[in-house]
Amino acid sequence: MKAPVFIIINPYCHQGEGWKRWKHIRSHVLERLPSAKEVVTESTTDLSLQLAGIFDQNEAASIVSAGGDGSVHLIANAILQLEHPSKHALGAIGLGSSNDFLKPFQSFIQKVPVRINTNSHILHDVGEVSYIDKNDARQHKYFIINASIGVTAEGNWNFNNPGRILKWLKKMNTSAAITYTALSTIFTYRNKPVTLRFNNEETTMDISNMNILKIPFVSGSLHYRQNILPGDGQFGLNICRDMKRMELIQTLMQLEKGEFVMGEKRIAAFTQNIRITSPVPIVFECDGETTESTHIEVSIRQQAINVLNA
Ligand SMILES: Nc1ncnc2c1ncn2[C@@H]1O[C@H](COP(=O)(O)OP(=O)(O)OP(=O)(O)O)[C@@H](O)[C@H]1O
Repeated sequence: MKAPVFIIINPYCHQGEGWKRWKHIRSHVLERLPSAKEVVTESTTDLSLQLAGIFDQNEAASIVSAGGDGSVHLIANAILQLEHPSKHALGAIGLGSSNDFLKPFQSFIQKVPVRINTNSHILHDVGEVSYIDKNDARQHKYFIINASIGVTAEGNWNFNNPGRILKWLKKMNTSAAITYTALSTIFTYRNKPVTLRFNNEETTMDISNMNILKIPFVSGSLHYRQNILPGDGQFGLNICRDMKRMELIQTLMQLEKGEFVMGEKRIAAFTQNIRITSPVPIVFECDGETTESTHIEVSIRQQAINVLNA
């Protein structure tokens, strides 16, 4: 018997536009997945409860996230914490603002990118992160898209923890809010002195930005042309160090076109593990979700999760 399909809808993604988007494509999605059950979640706590119920009652299931990258991240983490994650499969309907998980987009329903082919899946790597939180407790989580420290991580942190102006802008106009966040982050950003260990070398450097990639698309508009495959057992690592503000702006503008030319201040590599230590807490971002830590270890878990094809 085919595994049951559950569509988990985050109505609040894309600054509250998620529900409207879902209603617009709902009948077309259900034409492709006629037996799917819809589950609308009200909060992240509700999401955990609903997923726990699904896993309790179904030995195997296809769980389709209808939301943005944050929704994919939470569902992937719930699957990966199970004893037998490979019995389940993760799909996605890109209702969010950036939908980097689905890039490069392959299939659409009414212009919304999707991966909902329940007859075909691939095994996808994830990053396993172990870090010390602000209460000195060790925490674990996974990312499936990418992780970062530096200016892109702080941009995400600022976006997720808005002040008065940004809160208002987020309600009025998402793209203006993103541009405001990017500019205010770049103009206040200071390079972070951190010690990195990867590929058997340890170096202390002032980090302007560092992206650890499983999918080479970052924060919606930036991308790398690094050849990273979903199940190849490695991360793409891209570091910008010691950059002055203008150099950083230039680099980010080039990344909008997918250009990242290596040089003294730009390092690109492949790795399976990376350790980051910092004398003060730094913002660390996983799939767009941010946290602060002084000690972060990241390692690859090759082909750890089934992902539906487009
Ligand atoms: N299934 C869910 N139900 C309710 N709330 C959720 C759910 N999944 C995530 N959330 C909360 O909603 C926030 C936004 O969700 P999400 O990241 O999916 O959308 P987005 O920010 O519009 O998209 P993107 O990350 O692609 O830009 C998350 O940070 C999380 O706190």
